[in-house]
Parts: sequence; structure tokens; C-alpha cells
Amino acid sequence: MTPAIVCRNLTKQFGAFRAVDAISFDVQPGEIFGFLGANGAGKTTAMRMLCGLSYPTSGEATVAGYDVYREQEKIKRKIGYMSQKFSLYENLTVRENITFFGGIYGLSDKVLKEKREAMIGTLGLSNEAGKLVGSLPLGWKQKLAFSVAVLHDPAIVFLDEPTGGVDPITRRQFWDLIYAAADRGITVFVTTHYMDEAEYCDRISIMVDGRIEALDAPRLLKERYHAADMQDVFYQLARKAVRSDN
Ligand SMILES: Nc1ncnc2c1ncn2[C@@H]1O[C@H](COP(=O)(O)OP(=O)(O)OP(=O)(O)O)[C@@H](O)[C@H]1O
Repeated sequence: MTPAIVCRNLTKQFGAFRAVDAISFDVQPGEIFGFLGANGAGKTTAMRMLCGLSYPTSGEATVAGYDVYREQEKIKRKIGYMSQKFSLYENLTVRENITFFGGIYGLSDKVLKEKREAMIGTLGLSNEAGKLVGSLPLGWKQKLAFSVAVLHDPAIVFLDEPTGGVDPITRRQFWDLIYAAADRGITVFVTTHYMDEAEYCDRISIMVDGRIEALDAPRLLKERYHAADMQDVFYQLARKAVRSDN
């Protein structure tokens, strides 16, 4: 099977500063791939290159089979993206947001209507469908933003710290949505600072100062680093970091 993402020595330099330093990995279709690293490690910079939002300085990568230098527009049509600030319009209602993004993704009126009503039902938002998104609790906004990011059944969805600032139960519900998407064959590429979420991933990479220091299934990483949990694995690797954005 062709990998969903192929990344070879991908590098991003800002002047003399190497934010992402020759990272290499593959992500398989349908995989949930966790992309971990301390603040400033280079995760967002790497993700922006893979999403076709910025050009690499050097190295190679394909996303959904498309080249990150030459085929950025094709990549954008094949992916979903949810940024830390999630991209919903606070001054539109739940239903209007879904309709708006469905239109951008080019869904037909009929498909859009079906998907919209199904989504509102699945998320339990029937009573909120006519309310402004700005009035919803953060956890609901995040679940809605994720559902909108996969509305067009992309090959890959990129999630940049999608669950920041919400409680563990809401995060667990969010992950149920991620699993459901992966079951539908959508590849999930997710950054997180929560180590319980790292445990939910099929494989994770840990970035330190722009480089990937470790990459494997959580269970194998715990064995390798003689760690009781991912928190400990992460700490052993990330404490070597010189860089800090804090
Ligand atoms: N446009 C830019 N120009 C110069 N430096 C940048 C630019 N964008 C990011 N950086 C630097 O590159 C490094 C990596 O930043 P990045 O945002 O990719 O890290 P991150 O791992 O996503 O961190 P966080 O977890 O805080 O989001 C940081 O030191 C950051 O200051």
C-alpha cells in the first residue's frame, strides 16, 4: 500500500535557524500517528510543510502521493486540517459553519445536507444547531471543528493540538471521533502535549530540537526506555532539548 505520508530529510530553515532538521518517516493509510515534542521542537513547522502551507528548505515529502513542492494545491484538496485555534466562525451558527465549510469543500447540496444533519445528530448538537458557535463550550467547538475537518472524507487529517484546554472526559470523547475517522480509513496525524493521548496513537514520534529522536508504537517505546508510561519516555527524551519557546 502506498504510504499516506512519506517524509525524507525534510528540513525548514529560518535564516540560520533550523526549525526542522532532516526528519524522515512514513505514515501508513488509516494509521493514527502522534507527533510529539516540547514547545518549539518544530512540530507546527513540519506540519505546515506537509499540509502544503509552506515550502521546505530541503528534503523530500509526499502527502497522499503528492509532492510538497510541486503539488501543494492537490495536497490541500486531499487533507483536512484543524489548527490550535480551530477554524470555525464564532459568529455563524453550528449549522451555518457546517454549510459554509461543506461548500468550500465542494460537496453537493444533497450530500452536504445529509452529512450536516448526521453530524449534528452524532455530536448531540440538535438543540444547539441554531446557536452561534461562539456561545458553545470549548470542548464542543473542538469536536465540531474536527467533524468539519473530515466532512469531505479527506485521505489524511492533520490535527495541531486539537484538545488543548479541555478536561479528560471531553478529550476522551474527542478521541472517539478520531477512532471513528480512522475506522473509515482516514489517516490521522496529530500533535499533542497530553501523554494519555499519545498512548491512544498507533505510533508516535518524539521531536527534540527539530530532530526526530524516537519513533515507534507506544508500547515499544516504553519497553525501550524502561518507562512505566509515555510521560516518562517523553521526559527522558525531551529533557535533552536545548531549545525552548517558553
Ligand atoms: N516564521 C518563523 N520565523 C522564524 N522562526 C520561526 C518561525 N516559525 C517558527 N519558528 C521557530 O521555529 C521553532 C519551531 O516552532 P514550532 O512552532 O514549529 O514548534 P512546535 O513544536 O510546534 O511548538 P509548540 O508546541 O509550542 O506549538 C521555534 O523556535 C519557533 O520560534
